[in-house]
Amino acid sequence: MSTGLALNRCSISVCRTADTLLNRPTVPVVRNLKFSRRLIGNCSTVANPFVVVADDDKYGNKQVISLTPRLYDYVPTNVREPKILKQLREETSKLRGSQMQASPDQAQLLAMLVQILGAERCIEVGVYTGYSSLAVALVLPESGCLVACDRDSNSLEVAKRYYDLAGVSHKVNVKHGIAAESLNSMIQNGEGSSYDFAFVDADKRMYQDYFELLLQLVRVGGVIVMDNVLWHGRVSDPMVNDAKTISIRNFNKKLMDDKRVSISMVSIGDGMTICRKR
Ligand SMILES: C[S@@+](CC[C@H](N)C(=O)[O-])C[C@H]1O[C@@H](n2cnc3c(N)ncnc32)[C@H](O)[C@@H]1O
Repeated sequence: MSTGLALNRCSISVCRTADTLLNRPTVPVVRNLKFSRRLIGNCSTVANPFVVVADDDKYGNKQVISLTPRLYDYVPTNVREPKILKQLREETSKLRGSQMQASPDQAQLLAMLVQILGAERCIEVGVYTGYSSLAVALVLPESGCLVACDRDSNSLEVAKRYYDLAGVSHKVNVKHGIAAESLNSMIQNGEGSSYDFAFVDADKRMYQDYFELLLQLVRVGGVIVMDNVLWHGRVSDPMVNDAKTISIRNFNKKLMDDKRVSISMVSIGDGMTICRKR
């Protein structure tokens, strides 16, 4: 799958054993970490399969946590997931595309950012059945509003049912259609610089476009969170060059020099970058 496969044999074997026992596909996180190369030929490190060591000498012997399936299963046990979100997650798990929904720890981080910001006006690009948008709507004040954009009407029906069940429908403005068109029309309507928070979790080939549009809609000091910035580890693998990977890789690279925002890439879920408009 990636060059990471060749880098970290010790960790891989540990991972595979756990995955085999749990009867599920191998989790790619460990295999894709550049930080893993020091493990080659040092199988004593298998004694602690949760830790990998920086490959690049610039980082010294910096140790970072790698998420094995067991450790990953531990994370959600430390998330305070509201009952209604759990119900939605479990219902969605039976649907096609369920792997797309945000994880409980990611949704909790989004809700926390909204609360820290004191956000009232939010946007989500890529709603699916509504897990992350509901997490945000639940913490918005009664006067708050979330514009929820998605092109898939079937998924949106599930989302709307859950907004109703959770009693937050009055805070959510669902926009069914191509997200870039919805965002453009919001700009045309004079809504520029009026939003506090945005979350992007849709078409990966459109990341730069979504970012440019949202940068117009979000106020100075507002936050844009971009999901899937690690793209299952593919971004760090020079052998992977499909359109989505290239788009995210280019987006990440360009963001490094983008003086319009301050940034923080967080390796939660499939990677999220938090961008604060300057
Ligand atoms: C990864 S899922 C979103 C998951 C959601 N944030 C959650 O936590 O459940 C991506 C969604 O983006 C939507 N999408 C993809 N491309 C789109 C586009 N160009 N315009 C609008 N929606 C789009 C898909 O229909 C899909 O529901």
